[in-house]
Amino acid sequence: MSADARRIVAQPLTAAAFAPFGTVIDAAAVAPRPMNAGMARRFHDLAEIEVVGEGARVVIGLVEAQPYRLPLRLGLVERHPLGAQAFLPLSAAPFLVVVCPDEEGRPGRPQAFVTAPRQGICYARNTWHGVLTPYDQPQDFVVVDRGGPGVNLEEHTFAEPWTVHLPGLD
Ligand SMILES: NC(=O)N[C@@H](O)C(=O)O
Ligand code: NI
Repeated sequence: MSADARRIVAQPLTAAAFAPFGTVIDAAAVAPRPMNAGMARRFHDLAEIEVVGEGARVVIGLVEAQPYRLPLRLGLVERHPLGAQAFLPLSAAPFLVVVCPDEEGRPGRPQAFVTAPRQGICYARNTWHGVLTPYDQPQDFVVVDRGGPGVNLEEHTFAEPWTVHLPGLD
């Protein structure tokens, strides 16, 4: 396959386009609910974290991620068979999200998205995805995923890498 055929151009992240792979976490998608006597408002139930297996727990962590150079060389994707995984950015910078359909246990052609400011994502359980990919600047995230016993990571290394580009940039 030619280099051009292995070129993926990221598209703006939308709930509909991401639906086969998980959920877009976006406060703009719901009407906020007042709470604490009106002193706060809650954007409720933005995503669910499915976890499976004996002793499975939902855990919250913090990530300090370094930026990747673009175009991204995508040589590996991974998935988590025992649980969903959500990343919520703690800054307004967009980040790159790469997912692949599953084709008989192997990842198919990657699809790439660029988040809108403060949008997060929740990969559905067992969804092929690239690792967390900020660009331009370091970015901190909240991560919510599965804790507990069992192997919750499957990796796939592509025989040939893909290159992931931002729209309009080479
Ligand atoms: N390993 C880890 O916590 N992060 C990856 O799963 C990822 O999707 O970035
Ligand atoms: Ni992951």
